[in-house]
Amino acid sequence: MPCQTPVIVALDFPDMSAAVALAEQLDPAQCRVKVGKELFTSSGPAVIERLHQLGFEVFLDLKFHDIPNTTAGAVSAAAELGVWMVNVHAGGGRRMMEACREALDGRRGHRPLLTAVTVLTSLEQEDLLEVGVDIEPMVQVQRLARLTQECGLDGVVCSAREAKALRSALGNDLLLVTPGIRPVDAVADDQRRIVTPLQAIENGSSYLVIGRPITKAPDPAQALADIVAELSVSV
Ligand SMILES: O=C(O)c1cc(=O)[nH]c(=O)n1[C@@H]1O[C@H](COP(=O)(O)O)[C@@H](O)[C@H]1O
Repeated sequence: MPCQTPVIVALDFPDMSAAVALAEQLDPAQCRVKVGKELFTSSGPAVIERLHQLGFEVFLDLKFHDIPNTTAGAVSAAAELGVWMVNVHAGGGRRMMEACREALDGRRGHRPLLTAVTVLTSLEQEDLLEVGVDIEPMVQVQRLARLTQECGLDGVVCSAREAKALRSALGNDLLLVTPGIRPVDAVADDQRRIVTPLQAIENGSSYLVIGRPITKAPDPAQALADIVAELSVSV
């Protein structure tokens, strides 16, 4: 059964056996899964194949950021793996994002969704200032989201704090993929621009990326079920 909820569980584990052990506790009808830099670096395409065998759609979160030719090649290689979504950094600029979109458009067969990270949810205004961006995260997110939309990508990765403003500025077609999700009683960890699951959906998020609040919970399946119940999504 295809996934019926907006939840994407981040499998941030050091190796394939730990990631698969967690995934086996989850139901592919209740969530998609995300493979990021740590897990993909240790396990490679084999982990994607195994998660597909378990019935999950996979978001390959490698946040590519390089010259256009290199990044377009990386996105094409991700498409070969049959992943559901792949992402780049919007900071790579217009020509990089267009090259990635054109590479996917030019493919026959499977085409993953292509999204671009705007401002990482671990960053706040002071962090941006230190790297030479002298504006509020909200403004920078809107600027990069508009550029992403002009380049014809499917969506952006941002905080759900920015979702409402993006929906009114850019409409309903752009997917808003929002990490930095924390249930009311959860710790923020290294995240800064956090939002609860329900508030994220109310703000207009399309997908909620949730890692530690589920993966480090004593009972991950129950933690996922609680979040799905909070969203009143019927599976
Ligand atoms: O692209 C991402 O998925 C991402 C972008 C972003 O701005 N912030 C962010 O936290 N993420 C990812 O989302 C996940 C969040 O995990 P938790 O903080 O454990 O819920 C991690 O795997 C991050 O790599």
